[in-house]
Amino acid sequence: MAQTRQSRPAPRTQQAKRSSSSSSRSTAQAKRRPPALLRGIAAIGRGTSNALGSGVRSIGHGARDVPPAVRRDGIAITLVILAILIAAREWFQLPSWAGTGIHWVVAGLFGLLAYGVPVVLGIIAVRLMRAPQEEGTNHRITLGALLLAIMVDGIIHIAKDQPGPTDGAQGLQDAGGVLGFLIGTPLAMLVTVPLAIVVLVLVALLAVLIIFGVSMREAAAWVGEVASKVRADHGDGGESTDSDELDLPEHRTLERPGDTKVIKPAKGRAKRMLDRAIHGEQPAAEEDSLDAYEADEAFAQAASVERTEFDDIIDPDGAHAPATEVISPYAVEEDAPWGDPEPAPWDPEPEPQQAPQDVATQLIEVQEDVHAPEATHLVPEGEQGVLENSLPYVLPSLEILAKGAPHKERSAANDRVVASLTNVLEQFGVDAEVTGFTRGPTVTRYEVELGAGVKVEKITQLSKNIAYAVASADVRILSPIPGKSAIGIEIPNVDRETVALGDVLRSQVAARNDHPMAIGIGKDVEGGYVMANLAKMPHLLVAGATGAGKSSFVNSMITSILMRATPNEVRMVLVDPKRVELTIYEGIPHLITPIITDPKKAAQALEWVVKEMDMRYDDLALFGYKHIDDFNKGVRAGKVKPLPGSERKIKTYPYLLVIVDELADLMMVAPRDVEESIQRITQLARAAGIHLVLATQRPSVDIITGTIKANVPSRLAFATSSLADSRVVLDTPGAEKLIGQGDALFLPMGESKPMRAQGSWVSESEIHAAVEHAKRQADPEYREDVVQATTTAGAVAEDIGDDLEDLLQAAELVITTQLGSTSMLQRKLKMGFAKAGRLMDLLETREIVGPSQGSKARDVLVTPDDLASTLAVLRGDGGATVGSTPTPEAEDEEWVES
Ligand SMILES: Nc1ncnc2c1ncn2[C@@H]1O[C@H](COP(=O)(O)OP(=O)(O)OP(=O)(O)O)[C@@H](O)[C@H]1O
Repeated sequence: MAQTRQSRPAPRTQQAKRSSSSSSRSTAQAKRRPPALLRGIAAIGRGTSNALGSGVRSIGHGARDVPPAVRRDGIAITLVILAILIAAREWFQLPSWAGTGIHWVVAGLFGLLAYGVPVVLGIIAVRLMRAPQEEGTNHRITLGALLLAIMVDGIIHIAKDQPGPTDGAQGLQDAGGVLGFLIGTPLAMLVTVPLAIVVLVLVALLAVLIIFGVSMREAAAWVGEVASKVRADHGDGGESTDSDELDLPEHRTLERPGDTKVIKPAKGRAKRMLDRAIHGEQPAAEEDSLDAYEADEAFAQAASVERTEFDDIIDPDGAHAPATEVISPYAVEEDAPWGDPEPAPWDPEPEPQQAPQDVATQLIEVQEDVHAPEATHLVPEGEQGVLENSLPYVLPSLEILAKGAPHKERSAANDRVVASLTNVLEQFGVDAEVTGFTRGPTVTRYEVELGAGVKVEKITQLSKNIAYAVASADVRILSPIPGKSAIGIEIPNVDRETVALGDVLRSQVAARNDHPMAIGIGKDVEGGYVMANLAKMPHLLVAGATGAGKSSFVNSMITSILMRATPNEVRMVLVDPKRVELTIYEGIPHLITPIITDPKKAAQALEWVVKEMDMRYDDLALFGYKHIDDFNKGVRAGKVKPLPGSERKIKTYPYLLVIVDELADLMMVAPRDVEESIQRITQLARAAGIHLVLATQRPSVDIITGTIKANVPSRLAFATSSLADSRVVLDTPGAEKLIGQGDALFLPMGESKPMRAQGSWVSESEIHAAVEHAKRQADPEYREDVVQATTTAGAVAEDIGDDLEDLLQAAELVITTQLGSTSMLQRKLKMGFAKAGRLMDLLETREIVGPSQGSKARDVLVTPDDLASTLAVLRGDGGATVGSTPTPEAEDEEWVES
C-alpha cells in the first residue's frame, strides 16, 4: 500500500496501556511532538527500556504461564509455611535466628495476638486450597480478619495501660503491638478510654460480619434461630422443626413474631457460611446443575453468531451516559454509583436513600463483577393470596442455579484486536492511540485517544476499515465515551462469555435488592451485573428477531421470580400462543390461571386484568390508600380494618405480572380489544401492582401500535432484522446491529439512551429445578374468572336472532374463502345488500372479520382450521370459544367454561 510516511506518526509499539487519568493523558499528548534532541534521548531510553522490559516481560510471561490454580496453591503453601514458622517461635519458643526475626516482626506488629496468627494463616490457607475459585469471598475473609486483628490489638493495647515507645519494644509486644498502639492510643486520646473501647468493639463486630458476609439483621436472625432451637431442644426433647418435616436440609426456618409463613432458605446461612468459609464446600446439587449448564453453554457457543450487515453507528453523546463509566481493564472493581438498595415496600424501617435518584436509576441497578452472598429477605406475610394449600413456602436455594465461567478482563483475542486497531491507525496516518479497553461478556469497548488537532471524524470514517481489520461486521463507535475524552470502539468478542442467571442473582446488587419483582437482566458492557425492578418499569416491551434471545430472556425473568418471590408476593398470568415456550412452567403456584395458549382467551384474560385492576382501585379508594404497597403495609400493620358490619378478611394483594410471549398472535385475533385492554392496564395498573411484559418477534407498527408504544415505557430490544424494527422498539437505530444470542439494548423508563447488555442465560435443567421446587412447595390455586366462555351454553346471542342459519353460511363462506367481502355474500347467498351488510357486521362483532375498509374486502381473522369451533360458538354450543379447535388442553381447562 502506497502511503506517504511523513504524515504518519511514529509507529506505536505500545498497546493498550493503563491509562485512565486525564493527567497521564495530557502528558502522553504533550509527548507527541518532542524536539529532535529529546526524541533522540527518548529513542535511547526506549531502546534501553525495551531491552529491560522484554527481559522482565519474559520472566513475567513465565510466571503468567503458571496456571492460576497452581499460583493460588503456591500462596496457600507459603501461608502454611509461615504459620508453622510463627507457631514454632510463638508457641514453642524454638530458638533460631529466623525465629527471633519472626518474633520481632509478628509480635512487634500484633503484640499478644501473635499467638493467634498461625491459626488465622492456617484457616486462610485451607480456604485458599479448598475454595480457590471464590476469590471475592477469600479476599473478604482476609480483609475482615485483618480488621478484626487491628481492633482486638487496639483493645488489648488499651487494656494494658497503653504502653508507648518509652516502654520499649517488649512493652508493645506484651500488649497490642505496633498496630494496637497506632489505633488504641490516638483513639483513646481523641474520645476517652471508655468510648475508644466501645468504638473498637463495634468495629470488631463489623469485622466479624465482614468475615461471614452477613448483615446485622441476618446475624441477629441466626442467633435467634439458634436460641430457639436450643430452647426447643431443651424444652420439648428436640422435636422436629418445619425444615425437618419438609426434609430440606439446606434450608433453615426463620420466624418473626407474627410472620410464620415464609421460610427463606438463605436466612440461616451465617453458620453455613462459616463452615463453607473454612471448608470451601460446594453442595452436590450445584455440581449436577453445572454439568447441565456446561452442556448448554457448549451448545450456545457452538451455535453460529448471527451477524448483521455492517454499518456505522455513531453515537455522539454516548449510549450509556447515565448507566456506565468506562474503567480501565486494569482498574479495581467498584460498585456502580446507583447500586444503592431501594427500600422494599414491606420493609418496616426503610433505610434512607443515600442520594436522590431519578426514576431510571432506581429502575436498573448495575454492579461490578463481585460475587456476593445469596439474596435474603424476610417478607412479612399478608393474607390476600396466601395459598390455602401451602405449607410454609421455602424459596429455592440460589445454588440450584449454575455458576458461569469467571469474567475475563482480558484475553489474547483482545490483545489481537488492539494490535489490529493500532495497525489501522498507523496505516491511515491517524495520530491516535489505543489506550485501554473494557471487556464485557459479548463486546469489548476499546478506548482510543486522539493526538492534538486530530478530528474525531478521522476515526469514525475508518469504521469500515476497522471492521475489515478485526474481521467483524458489528463495529459500533461511541464518540466520545461518556465522561471521557476518548472514543469508544465496541467490537464483538470472538471468545464471548455466557452470563449465567445464577451469577446475576448471586451478585451483590441482587442481594441488596430484595424486591420480589426485581429480575436478573444480565451484564452490561463493562461486565457489571444488571438487575431491574419490573414494578418500576412499570410495563416492558421486549422485541427481537427469531433466535435473538427474547425467549431466553422471558425464561430468565420468570426463573428470577421463582427464585426470589413466593406466590403470595407475585402471581403471574402467562400467555403463550406458540404453545411451546412457557409450557415448562405449567403448574407452578405463582400462576393465577393455567398457561393461556388460545389468543382469544388471552384477550379475555387481559379484560379480566382490567377488572382486577378496577377492583383493586376500588379497594384502595375505600380504605384511603393510593398505592398497593401502602395498602399492603397497612394490612400488615393491622391498620386496615373491615368496614363496620363486614365479615371480610382483609388481605394483602400480590403483585400481578402478566407476560405475553407473542403479542402479534393476540393482535391478529382481536386487535382492538387487546389494544384497548393494554391501554387501560398500562395507564392505571401501576398503583394497583399490576405489570405487563409484552414480547414479540414482529416489532412492526401494526403489532406495536402507537397506543401500545405510548403506554409501555420500558423497552428491551434484542437483535432486530431491520433498522425500521429497531426504530419501532427503541425509537433509535441500533438493535439491528446487535449480534444475537442475548445481546440487547435496554431502555428503561426515563432513560434517553439505551444501555447495551448481555442477557442472562438459564438452562432448561435449571428452569426445571426451580419449577419443581416451586411445585413441591404449593399447588396453584387458579382464579376461575380469568378466562370465561364467550357465550353461554345453548343460547344463541340476541343480536343474531333468526339470522343464525344465514350467519353460519356467511361465516363458513368467509372463513373458507378467506375473503371478507359483502358483495361476495350478496352473490353467493343470494341476498340483498342490507342483509349481507348486517351479517358482515355480526361477523365483525364476533371478531371473525376485521373492520370495514371502504371498498376493500375486510380482513378475515379466523383460519379455516378453526372453522368448526367458530361455527359452534355462533350456534351457542357451550365449551367452545371463537377460533379455538377443541384440544386436549381445552378439555383440561373445562373449569374455565363452567
Ligand atoms: N442470553 C443468552 N446467552 C447465551 N445464549 C443465548 C442467550 N439468549 C439466546 N441465546 C442463544 O440463542 C438461541 C435462540 O434464543 P431464543 O430462543 O431465546 O431466541 P428467540 O428470540 O426467543 O427466538 P424465537 O422467538 O424464535 O423463540 C438460544 O437457543 C441460545 O442458544
